[in-house]
Amino acid sequence: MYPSMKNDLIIRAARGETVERPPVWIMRQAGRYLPEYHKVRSKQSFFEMCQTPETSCELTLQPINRFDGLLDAAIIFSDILVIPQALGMQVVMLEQKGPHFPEPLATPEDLEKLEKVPNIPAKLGYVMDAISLTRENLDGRVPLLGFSGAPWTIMAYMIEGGGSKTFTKAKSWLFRYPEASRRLLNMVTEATIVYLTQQVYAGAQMLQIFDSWAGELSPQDFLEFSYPYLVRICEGVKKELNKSKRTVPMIVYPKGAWYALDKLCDSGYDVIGLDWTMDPKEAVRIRGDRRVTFQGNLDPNILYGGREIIESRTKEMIEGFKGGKQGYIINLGHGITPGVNPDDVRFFLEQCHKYGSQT
Ligand SMILES: Cc1c2[nH]c(c1CCC(=O)O)Cc1[nH]c(c(CCC(=O)O)c1C)Cc1[nH]c(c(CCC(=O)O)c1C)Cc1[nH]c(c(CCC(=O)O)c1C)C2
Repeated sequence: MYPSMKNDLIIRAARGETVERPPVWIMRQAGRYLPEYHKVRSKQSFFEMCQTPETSCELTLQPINRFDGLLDAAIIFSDILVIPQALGMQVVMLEQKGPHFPEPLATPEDLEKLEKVPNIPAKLGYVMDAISLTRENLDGRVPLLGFSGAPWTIMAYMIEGGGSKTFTKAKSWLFRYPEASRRLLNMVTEATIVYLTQQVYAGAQMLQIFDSWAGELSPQDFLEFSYPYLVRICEGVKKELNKSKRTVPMIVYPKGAWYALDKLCDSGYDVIGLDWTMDPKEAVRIRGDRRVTFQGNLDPNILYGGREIIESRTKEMIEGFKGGKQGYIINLGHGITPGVNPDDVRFFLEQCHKYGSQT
């Protein structure tokens, strides 16, 4: 049994209940903009940090402790690329450069090298241990989110071998090898369902699926190569959890897929994460009376603009989401970036509390 919850605002908001103010958390809130992160990072490699439950727990708690009382959720410190690792691929994190796969997938024959049905508890047990330890140490202050990457986004990394500007290799697969692409997407989907379910058994109270590269696809290709797998994950996780009479709210964050918002409102996800290319009022109009909560969507670069614009844009955003007391979770439209001043983050969070309580 874990400590009882002192703040469950985000869970209630995700379920569509009317709340006293919209909850707030920040994608990538534990990370490189925090000096205390760099202190830990200087002693360990990135994946060593992920693989050490005590370190993962410490990093998860850093923003919660620093911004005490201002954040309404914690997200477990890990990375979406642990799934390719579980499928048998090598991934390293290069200093200043980001993730790197020494041997990315080049042709459909390479799928034979992957572990088709990986033993997730054996390969990623350290994530579950980190989640359990963090739930205990959070002491009920805020709910703990688990997460994974969406199949298309994970596939893109496995083929590109790292970040990309054009996604030429990954998209070539979709068009040249649609059958093999579907096989790969299915493999990632099934591993992800097991992984997310295990995270909940370990103590995760909410789940987010990051489709960070959804917007690289055309509307047609998103509907063919991303959406069905997102739906399958939502259904698969909920069905498995239902066997032990559990439910957790699920968030999908399909960055750049504003064109699919109407369809996503019927996808089964409780929450849809929006990036800053979507006007809040337009999103609310498209949703109509469907019971879906929105999350987002301030441009992370506003945090570089000084206090005046941080305040005015935060206020406008909350008003755009109808004042935010129902169907809304405040966040940025993408992850916070390494150069942001943590004091400006505090100021942003204070504005979220101020205008969220007022409107
Ligand atoms: C949820 C999460 C992620 N990564 C990290 C976390 C946990 C920390 C938190 O959110 O508080 C730590 C996390 N992951 C990483 C870091 C920096 C590592 C370092 O110190 O060198 C941290 C703190 C490394 C990483 N890992 C990844 C990148 C992006 C590379 C690219 O542009 O293609 C990078 C830079 C892949 C990745 N990882 C993640 C995504 C989805 C979110 C997003 O779009 O930003 C993606 C695309 C998700």
